[in-house]
Amino acid sequence: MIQPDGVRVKIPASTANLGPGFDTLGMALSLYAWIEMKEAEQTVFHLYGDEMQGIPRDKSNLLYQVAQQVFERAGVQVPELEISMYSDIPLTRGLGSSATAIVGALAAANALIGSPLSKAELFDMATGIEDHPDNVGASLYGGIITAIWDGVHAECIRFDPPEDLEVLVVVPDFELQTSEARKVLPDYISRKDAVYNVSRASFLVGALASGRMDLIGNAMSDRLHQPYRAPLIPGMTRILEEAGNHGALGVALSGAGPTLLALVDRQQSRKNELEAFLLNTMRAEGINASAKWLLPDVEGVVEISGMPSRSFMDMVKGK
Ligand SMILES: Nc1ncnc2c1ncn2[C@@H]1O[C@H](COP(=O)(O)OP(=O)(O)O)[C@@H](O)[C@H]1O
Ligand SMILES: N[C@@H](CCOP(=O)(O)O)C(=O)O
Repeated sequence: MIQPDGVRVKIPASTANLGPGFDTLGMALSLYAWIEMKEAEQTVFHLYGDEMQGIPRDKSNLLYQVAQQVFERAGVQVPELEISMYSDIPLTRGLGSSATAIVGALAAANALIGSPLSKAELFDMATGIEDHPDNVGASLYGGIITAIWDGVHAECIRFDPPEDLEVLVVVPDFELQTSEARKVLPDYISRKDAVYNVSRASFLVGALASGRMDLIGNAMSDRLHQPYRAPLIPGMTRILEEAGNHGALGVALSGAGPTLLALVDRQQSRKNELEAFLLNTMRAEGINASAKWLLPDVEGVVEISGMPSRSFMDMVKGK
């Protein structure tokens, strides 16, 4: 029942909220991590790449802990594991690295023992661990997801992003833990602000699902989390206010930040201008940042089969 050669999965990064859809909307992105998981005599980790620095290499590691939850739920014992991971996803920057690790560990552990758990069960487990469904739903299902979570079960509707949608992310060179960026949020907001957000989030889903990219701009504003998080990210307020004048369809904080995200029509020609505006605005505030042009990922987590003879890193380099 346990796959003798182990299993390999590829998991996309994600951006959560898309402005008004706090803890609800997510989109998978073409930036990836890879995990290999095998049964072993003794637990060992091989963590590759700059983004894996500082990640624990013992049984306290999130990947190991999450895998054990799968085995427990399935009633199977696999106490010792050999786990390899490589990631291009920056840690603690608002691109869902923790969700990627959780979804990757759930999918790999489930595949290792013959896939007894359904995707819906993995989604419930992932949301329980992460505590909000937006990033994990996007990394699990790909595309754009709109999700609900009642504390036990998560449900989502997934749809394909508009065909010409392209995504610019500007990643500042400082970290912001999601837990810290949640502490600054108020427990209560006014009815006026609640209506503001419900209307924008609903409108944004409608615009994205029906391919109306011209309507995205007005729909991406938010009063639930971004105004409270803006003081943590120098340059953010100006970028949110002015990116539309430089070719962005819409702009938002990516997840809990500090990364900023602009949605762009792939057919338009002001990409250099937009990238320069975002980078220069941050630089003027003393923040170095790097820009990445990404596409939505539409597959979500996938198992890579049929290559046990290739080394893990050869597989990653072959992408
Ligand atoms: N591959 C991994 N293995 C173990 N822990 C990880 C891994 N990737 C991320 N994490 C954990 O998730 C944290 C980052 O999560 P978070 O603050 O939510 O930021 P984000 O998910 O936006 O990158 C890291 O500090 C680390 O504790
Ligand atoms: N809805 C969450 C999303 C956190 O995303 P991350 O990528 O920053 O972990 C929030 O806004 O707190």
